[in-house]
Amino acid sequence: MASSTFLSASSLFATKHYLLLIPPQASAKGYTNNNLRVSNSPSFVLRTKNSTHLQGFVAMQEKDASTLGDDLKIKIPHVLSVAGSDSGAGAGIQADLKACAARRVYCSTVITSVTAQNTVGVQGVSNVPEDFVAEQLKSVLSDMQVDVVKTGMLPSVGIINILCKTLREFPVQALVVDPVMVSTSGDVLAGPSILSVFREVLFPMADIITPNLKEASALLDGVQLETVDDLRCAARLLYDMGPKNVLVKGGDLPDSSDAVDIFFNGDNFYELRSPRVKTQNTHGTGCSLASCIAAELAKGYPMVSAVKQVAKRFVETALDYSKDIFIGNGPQGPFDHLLRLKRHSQDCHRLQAFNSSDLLLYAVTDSEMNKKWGRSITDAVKAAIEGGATIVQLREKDAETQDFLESAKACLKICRSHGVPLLINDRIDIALACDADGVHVGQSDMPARVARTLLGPEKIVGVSCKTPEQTRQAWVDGADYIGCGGVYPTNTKENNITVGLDGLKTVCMASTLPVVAIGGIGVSNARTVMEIGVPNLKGVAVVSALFDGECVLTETRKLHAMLSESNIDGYTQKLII
Ligand SMILES: Nc1ncnc2c1ncn2[C@@H]1O[C@H](COP(=O)(O)OP(=O)(O)O)[C@@H](O)[C@H]1O
Ligand SMILES: Cc1ncc(COP(=O)(O)O)c(N)n1
Ligand SMILES: [Mg+2]
Repeated sequence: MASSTFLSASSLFATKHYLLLIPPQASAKGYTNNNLRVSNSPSFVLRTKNSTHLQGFVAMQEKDASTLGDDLKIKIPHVLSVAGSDSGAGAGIQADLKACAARRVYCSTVITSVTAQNTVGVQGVSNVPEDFVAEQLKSVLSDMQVDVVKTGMLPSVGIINILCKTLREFPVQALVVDPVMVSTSGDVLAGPSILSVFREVLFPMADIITPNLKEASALLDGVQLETVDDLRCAARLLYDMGPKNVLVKGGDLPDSSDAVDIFFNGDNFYELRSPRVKTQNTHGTGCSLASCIAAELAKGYPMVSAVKQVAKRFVETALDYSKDIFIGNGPQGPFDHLLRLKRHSQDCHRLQAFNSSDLLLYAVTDSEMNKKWGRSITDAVKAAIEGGATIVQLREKDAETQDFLESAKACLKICRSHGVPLLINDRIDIALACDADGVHVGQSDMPARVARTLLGPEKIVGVSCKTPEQTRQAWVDGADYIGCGGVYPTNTKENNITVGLDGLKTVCMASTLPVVAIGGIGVSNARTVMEIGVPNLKGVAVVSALFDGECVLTETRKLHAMLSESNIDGYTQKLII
């Protein structure tokens, strides 16, 4: 087999340097070639030692593994979906394949049942014989390095028992169980006979179960679930059945303008709330959400981050993106996982992965301050997050590239484990190389438009703006948010023009994007800033108030308490303890 490769966006970027193809494990092993360094991100990022900006990136599609030494073979994150086929391809195996593809994870399939299904409902169901499900399971699991198994429609007790037995024989890193019972159209996909084997055999093996309202109710002997408090009680009761985590999905919660899910990990409840998208195209949301969780777990991300940071947002974004597409004449249309059907050109629509409530307490690190107080950047980030920072930006103006990359990777691990996004100031190359959540650029840095092109649609791009014109340009360029300041004078930026509260208000009013205020803000004035009365001012970005002191944790907690008291509305994902 010949190895085949392709250059991604080569026409745009491959102008100055030759591009080198090296698998990610090479960089994990510190591989270097001449003066090129390679990242371990899914794209293959190359930058030259002497330049400050990315020159190009490449992606390797296939590689003839037999030509590589064992240490250089590429291990692709792999989800096995054990589920039913939906002929309409909105839900089931077909949804799982598309969701995993969208999350760039390999997905193999074991089909448990074949349904004749469309946007009207389920017209027929033919279960696959149990021993043939067993044969499929063995084929895949005995050969293919599966990381995570995700289950959907498991239509019989026999099939569930076979699955559990096979998983004991071929253990995997995680098991995601979507206990599918009834389709959105109300048709039964697995009858009540499976309830006890779900509860007693499968759930205790699961890392997470993701029942919807009806399924949670059936599993709890028909208890009525009508409010968010009911979801919370249900999550606890289901947790007691043995899974490590529970996500009760409230997509069908009556009278709710938000789509609210409750996540419980045994210690904390998380209320995951997003605006309810007005659309009929919701067929397959549950399957896709569970697949997306499985995909992120297969990549190695922690559960809370997979659920809150990625899966919930992915479904919300895909629903919003496909709210007007028209496939089929029935009431339950499928949505478009790959966000392509409505796309007219590469740039006209993009994935909105950004949640503006993350701007509430925006911690910006400063290498000088960390040096002054004798703490590492990772200690600073950890303390800020524990104190309540909702987003972190690494602003390391003087750091050596290699040191910065190593710190960024370490900080990213901390941020991911807490579900807090990590942005990099200015250095697009570092953001790409460590797969950070995005970048923040100033007016004289890499233009936001170029940053967006390099980072792709899923990453966050923020831009510093002082004027309405700059905010309009940021929006045109595809930014997600605006940082406006300095609101007050500050030591961290010399010769920076202060815009004051009036300037901040003017920028907010001109901006269609959410805004975070920056510059000289701390406990003494944060409330005054937040109370200027503009709805798109979503938070404050702080350097000195958090990091220019003995205890980052205490300072962050103080500011967090103050901001939580101010009445900030909008999209919130609250941690309820
Ligand atoms: N109209 C909607 N707008 C936004 N999110 C939604 C909408 N409908 C469902 N969701 C979300 O999609 C996911 C699947 O939820 P749900 O529909 O309850 O499960 P299922 O598809 O298994 O019935 C949940 O995260 C839920 O909050
Ligand atoms: C084969 C199969 N598996 C799962 C579902 C549930 O999906 P939804 O709740 O969106 O109808 C389905 N309808 N069909
Ligand atoms: Mg649904």
